[in-house]
Amino acid sequence: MIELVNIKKGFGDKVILPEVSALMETGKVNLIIGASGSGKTVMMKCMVGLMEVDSGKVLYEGKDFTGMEEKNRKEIRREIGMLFQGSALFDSMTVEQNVMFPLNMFGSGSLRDKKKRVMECLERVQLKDAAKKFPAEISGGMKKRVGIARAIVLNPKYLFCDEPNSGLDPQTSLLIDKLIKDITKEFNITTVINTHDMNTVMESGDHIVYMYQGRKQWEGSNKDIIFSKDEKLNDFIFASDFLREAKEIRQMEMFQQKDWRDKLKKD
Ligand SMILES: Nc1ncnc2c1ncn2[C@@H]1O[C@H](COP(=O)(O)OP(=O)(O)OP(=O)(O)O)[C@@H](O)[C@H]1O
Repeated sequence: MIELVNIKKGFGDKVILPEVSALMETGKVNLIIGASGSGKTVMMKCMVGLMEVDSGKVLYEGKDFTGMEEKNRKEIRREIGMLFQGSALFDSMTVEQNVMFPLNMFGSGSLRDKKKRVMECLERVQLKDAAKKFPAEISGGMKKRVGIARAIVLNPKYLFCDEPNSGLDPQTSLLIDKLIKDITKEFNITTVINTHDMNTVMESGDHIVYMYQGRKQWEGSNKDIIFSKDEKLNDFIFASDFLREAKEIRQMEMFQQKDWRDKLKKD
């Protein structure tokens, strides 16, 4: 679990995050969504320590990451896997060498053990056959899968994904979402995704934080979104007539389910 407690961040006179508190839950796909410039990336960078907060705390399992000495931070960083926008693979390395990279940086064990672990991860993302290929020889979706294999090779407790679907077609995007969701559940990872992709929101959003102008405007699950009355959130998610109609249909379907009917009556 990662907890953000009243974090503030600005650059010069410009305040980007006036004060944000949020919880990223264990074993769940936690999404940070919001319009361009709403502060999603800054928030994520503050969480992993790529940016320092001006005030407030980021707690990993209750431990204050923001106030920690560098050597203790390193221990937490070792438990973090990152999937970067555009995959960020090393072009001069094969798929296998790319996935091996974090193991060589941080891992111990023999070369044989490391290779075995790399192959396990490539198998998990169904890319064992591409181990000897170079990034230039594989598709964008495959590159993302290599990025995922590299992000999980050290068995992370936390997985951060920055726009994992950027540049992918809708079908490949869904496959990547499913893979991230499955891995999150399988290894009980606290996954945090920064996304604009509405498919990801509706399919994978166990827990969603909607940012509006640097503030947390709304928080809930993909199911809660269907019945949310928050105007800003609705304008953002259901931006077209088509999506508004799809929402109404889903509302009616969910209303047929007794547990949702009871919950709505309570609200
Ligand atoms: N290093 C920086 N120095 C100054 N301003 C910055 C810096 N990084 C981000 N900002 C500003 O912070 C604001 C929020 O940026 P951020 O990248 O977090 O938005 P975002 O919600 O991730 O947008 P997008 O969806 O387009 O990636 C923007 O106004 C941006 O210009």
